Amino acid sequence: MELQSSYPPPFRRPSGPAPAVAPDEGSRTTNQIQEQDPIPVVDLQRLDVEGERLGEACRAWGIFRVVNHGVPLDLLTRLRDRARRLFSLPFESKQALLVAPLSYFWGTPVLTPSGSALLGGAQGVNWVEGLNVPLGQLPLLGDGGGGGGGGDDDDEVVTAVASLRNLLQVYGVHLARIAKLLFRAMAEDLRLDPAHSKSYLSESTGFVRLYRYPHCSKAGSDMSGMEAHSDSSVLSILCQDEVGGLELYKDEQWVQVQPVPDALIVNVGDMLQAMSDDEYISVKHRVKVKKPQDRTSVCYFVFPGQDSVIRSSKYRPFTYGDFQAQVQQDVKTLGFKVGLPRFKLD
Ligand SMILES: O=C(O)CCC(=O)C(=O)O
Ligand SMILES: [Fe+2]
Repeated sequence: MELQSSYPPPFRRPSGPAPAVAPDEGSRTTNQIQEQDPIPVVDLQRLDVEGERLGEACRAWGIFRVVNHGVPLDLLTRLRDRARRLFSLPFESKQALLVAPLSYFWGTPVLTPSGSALLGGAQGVNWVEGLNVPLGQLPLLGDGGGGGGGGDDDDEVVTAVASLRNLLQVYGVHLARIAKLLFRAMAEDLRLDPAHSKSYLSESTGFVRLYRYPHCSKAGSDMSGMEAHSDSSVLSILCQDEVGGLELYKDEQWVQVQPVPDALIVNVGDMLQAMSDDEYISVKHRVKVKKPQDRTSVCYFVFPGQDSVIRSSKYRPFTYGDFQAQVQQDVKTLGFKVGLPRFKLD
């Protein structure tokens, strides 16, 4: 398969020889990475005694690594491999076949509720393509995949979707379990009223985004794979490959999040920041494309229940639906998300 034909047209390399790829790029060892990286680590099997550590990580960083999470390493590896395989299929087949309940997008991660890409105008094209998968709708993806079949490439898309669906079914159950465990410990740390907080995390809202960040062949390039943003979720949980590129903003500088093979990255989203009365930080982060390889990541997002009203002393009461509608309107009219400040009390 000629990889170039799998990229959205603006991401394709002008014809000519492929640039040389340094063989050891992105292959530092886990130990070296862990020594260099200041991101807090939370052990999921010790949450009962690490609750305080978890709270500290959410207050000071808004992001942490989770280890001993119980997701087999092999599942993480296979999931990224399948995502890679799907993205390497021809662009036109992906566009034609990755249809509802899936949505295929590129150039922006912002989608309308119906799944079409929402390009705001003020921001340029993000060097990314993705697939949005609502986990609750996985059973609708029969063995026929996300669309009808035609030629060989189409059959390959259908097969790739079916095998992804099977992995995502298992992965989704693991991630819902992890989100629930973490949220329970966070709600305790924040002393949230259980009568309110029980609807603050609804597993049925979970969805997964698969991303490919195509490498950029221009030497010394520094493309924006994803603009700086905070997530609108309660929690987001990321599984990334070994290429790297995720950065978070802390103390007025960008900090690189090094890839660690068997750890997941969790970040606090806007909903949790509001629930916590701004004690926890919905961390600003972005993705940079600097390496000569494509990067693949799989991100899980989970939200409050549809009718759950978030109550806090800093914001007027709102539902996630209110928040999402405001974000969509701001992206359309201003070109960017304003987010929580829209709901802040004076
Ligand atoms: O791909 C990544 O590392 C991050 C993705 C992300 O920040 C998002 O989808 O909100
Ligand atoms: Fe994000």
